Amino acid sequence: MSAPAEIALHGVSGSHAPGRHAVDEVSISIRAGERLVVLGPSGSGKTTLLRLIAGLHEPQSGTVRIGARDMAGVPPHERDLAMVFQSQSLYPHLSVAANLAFSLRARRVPRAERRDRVREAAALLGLEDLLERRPSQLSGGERQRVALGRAVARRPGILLLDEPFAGLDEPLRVALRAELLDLHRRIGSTLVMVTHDQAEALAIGERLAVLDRGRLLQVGPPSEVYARPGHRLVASFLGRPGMNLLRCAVVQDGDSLRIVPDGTAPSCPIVPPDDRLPRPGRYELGIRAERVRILGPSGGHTGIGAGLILAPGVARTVEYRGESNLLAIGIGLQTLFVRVATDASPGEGQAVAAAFSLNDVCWFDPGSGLRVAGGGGPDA
Ligand SMILES: Nc1ncnc2c1ncn2[C@@H]1O[C@H](COP(=O)(O)OP(=O)(O)OP(=O)(O)O)[C@@H](O)[C@H]1O
Repeated sequence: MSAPAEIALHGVSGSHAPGRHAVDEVSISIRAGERLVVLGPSGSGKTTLLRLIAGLHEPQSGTVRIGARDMAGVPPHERDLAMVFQSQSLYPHLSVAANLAFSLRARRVPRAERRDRVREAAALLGLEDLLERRPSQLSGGERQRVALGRAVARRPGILLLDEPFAGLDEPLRVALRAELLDLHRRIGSTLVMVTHDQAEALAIGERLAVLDRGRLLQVGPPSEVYARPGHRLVASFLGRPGMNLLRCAVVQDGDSLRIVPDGTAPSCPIVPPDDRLPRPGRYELGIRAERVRILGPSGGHTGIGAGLILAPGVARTVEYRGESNLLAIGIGLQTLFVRVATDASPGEGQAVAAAFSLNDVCWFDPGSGLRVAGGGGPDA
């Protein structure tokens, strides 16, 4: 196995058509042996980013470095990486063993070493009993394993995976996700993976990189990106449902501040300085659905502590989700999604009060979309 390599992108832009960057000034350092998952809406530039790293696409500007080497002008086959594409097809006329050996043969790896590497990749991916079969005699999951095995047989320092489990059903994806983690532990390559599947991203990524329209909005450990999104687009993209974003005002009231979601009564006064609060002004208040409590019919909630925001509203819809109910609470003209236990759920049309702690709130600037406070304080 080659040693895992560090990947460093500095101000990298890539275009498919003049006047529009599919990847726009992206800078990121991926540590040797790290698992980085790239997430973002469709068309945000995820595949283009992988292709720029692989050398299948030349950057318009910026530099791609692998290890100590600048990759400008270095063709893909000299980059010590292997890429597994979305729904990758195998060579249908070749056996699994020949598919695993194909790129080694093309690289003129000697026959004895080829045999060793195929055996090793087959063992890593549990393909030993399938080596003589043709792709048409494999299940979808087995085919994906062969595609991964083919990449692993190359013993690359870097593995680039673009939706490697696309098109497979949920139980199989979950099983392959665990296998991929195990495989990574054993081979140690730097792994960069693109996926649409958030559960997969949260489970596999040591860090997530979130793209939107070619721009890199945030990079960080999954728990941090989830709890402290740096941008409103990250907040609403990540999570099912995405983070609630309520338009609101923070207003001065004597010596204290009050939070007033549009269309509701002001919250309890909060005495500054409190670094959980931004300065008076207009904001989008971000709160996760599972961080909101329902207090029953609105009104009369005395004794609620400072730092708790209370928003009276009406349960518009109640969606049964198996492990919980998802309520859509109408707050003025806005909607707040709230996750509640099925046995503690109000019915549709019932007046309720939604309560949440200032500790769980992120504040976004409505103009720039950036998080300016909350979620543990402003970004450094
Ligand atoms: N070969 C191409 N020619 C022209 N435009 C392209 C080409 N490939 C991609 N694009 C455009 O570049 C942008 C980024 O595409 P890319 O495939 O990198 O996005 P993505 O995030 O991987 O999308 P998806 O999740 O849908 O696969 C999109 O606007 C896409 O339409």
